[in-house]
Amino acid sequence: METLFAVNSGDSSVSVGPSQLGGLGLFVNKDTDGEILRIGRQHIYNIYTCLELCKKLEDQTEAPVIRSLLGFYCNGPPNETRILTCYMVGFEVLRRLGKLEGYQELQQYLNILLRTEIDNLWQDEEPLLESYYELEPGNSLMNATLLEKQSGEVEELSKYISETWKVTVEEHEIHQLVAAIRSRTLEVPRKISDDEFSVDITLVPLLDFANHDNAKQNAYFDLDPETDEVVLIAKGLLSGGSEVLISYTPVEEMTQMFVTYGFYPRSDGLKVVDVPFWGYYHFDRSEELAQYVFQQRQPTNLQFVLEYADGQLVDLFLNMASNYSFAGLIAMDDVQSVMEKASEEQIDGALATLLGLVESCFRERIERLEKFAKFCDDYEAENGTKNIKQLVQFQLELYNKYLDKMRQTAPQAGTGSLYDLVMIDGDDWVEYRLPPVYNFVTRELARH
Ligand SMILES: C[S@@+](CC[C@H](N)C(=O)[O-])C[C@H]1O[C@@H](n2cnc3c(N)ncnc32)[C@H](O)[C@@H]1O
Repeated sequence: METLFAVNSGDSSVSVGPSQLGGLGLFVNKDTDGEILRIGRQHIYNIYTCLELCKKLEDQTEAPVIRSLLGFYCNGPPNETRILTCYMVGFEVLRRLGKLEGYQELQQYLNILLRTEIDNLWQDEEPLLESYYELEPGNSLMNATLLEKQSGEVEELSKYISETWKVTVEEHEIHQLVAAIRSRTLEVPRKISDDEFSVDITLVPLLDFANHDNAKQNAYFDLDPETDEVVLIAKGLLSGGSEVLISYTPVEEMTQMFVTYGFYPRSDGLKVVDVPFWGYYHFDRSEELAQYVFQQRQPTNLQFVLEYADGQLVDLFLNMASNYSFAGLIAMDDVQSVMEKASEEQIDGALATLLGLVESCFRERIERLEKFAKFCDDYEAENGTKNIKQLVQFQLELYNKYLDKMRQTAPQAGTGSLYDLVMIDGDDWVEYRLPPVYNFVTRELARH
């Protein structure tokens, strides 16, 4: 642990300890105002510092570890997180080959990565994820995890390592590294010129013990362009013993948060979730309408804004700003002319129809998900904790909340009640909007 704290070149004192949010967190030991931590470039890991470290290591192995692994694992489109993962797996191989003597700090950091617990889907077995996929095929974020698992690349990587260097890095250890790196990386600014910055996907030891809470955020990180150090700064006075809380992302997309970090944030405030709809809910004319949505390049997902208070989902809205996927319910002409010609009554009518369709869709999904939740319980009883249950519980909560709100507001065309549930534009809620996620990745998934 001492090596871990030595990365801080500032004079403040911090500690790492159990957090009420679960797992470990970062705490200030004394009242702190302003700077909390200052971490130099030589202690952080991004693709540039890893390359420098790699050169220093002077690996004389017949098949140089990092270079060979980069060729094997990173031969697709460039992806910073993947390259970083490859470096870390490579450093672990070098450690197991006894070539990391004298690199205590890196060794300790690898231990942290290998021990971090992340309750996301990387830890769940494929058959369980596949069963979920059968129920809810359109969740592209969840499907991306399944696709990665199904690709067998981690198995191949583990095999390649043992055949090439005769050391073992087991599949579950590589999964662990992948998940830990994704959950711990930060986007750290890098100065390119006097007024230009880029961001690097970076692991910042010690600072990466800071947990996320958008409502109680009391600190933020930045780059000191003069010294190239990453600094963690308190937003106000933090009293001794308090936990440092940062924001991993200003707008929390719930599925993304779960897939990347293994938890659903429940702090007070607004959050967002994308729900697959067009092409994933089958009703009369659904194929024709889904085709229309696809041709008109409209989102196949519906985006909801969620309001949380005291850890509970208390309200929700369907955010239809710039989403004209419902235009096909008015006419099958191109979206722009439909929207130009449509009367207010027609638009309201189509939105009311959409709300009704979503209601039936959610009813159907609740029934299926409740059965799946029971299946997960039985599976869990035999095989240990399964994180996908978090996803199922969240979806049940979301769908049930929607049905409650439909009951309460009874939205009808021609009355204001419609807009108690649907947002179109010009409202604060609408700011909580992310680019819609398109789900076509699903089409490539193998079904078993
Ligand atoms: C950058 S690490 C923070 C340190 C981590 N808690 C640990 O024990 O090493 C990110 C991980 O912390 C956890 N975490 C962060 N904020 C959280 C929150 N608000 N609620 C629950 N877990 C949180 C999640 O497991 C996430 O993947």
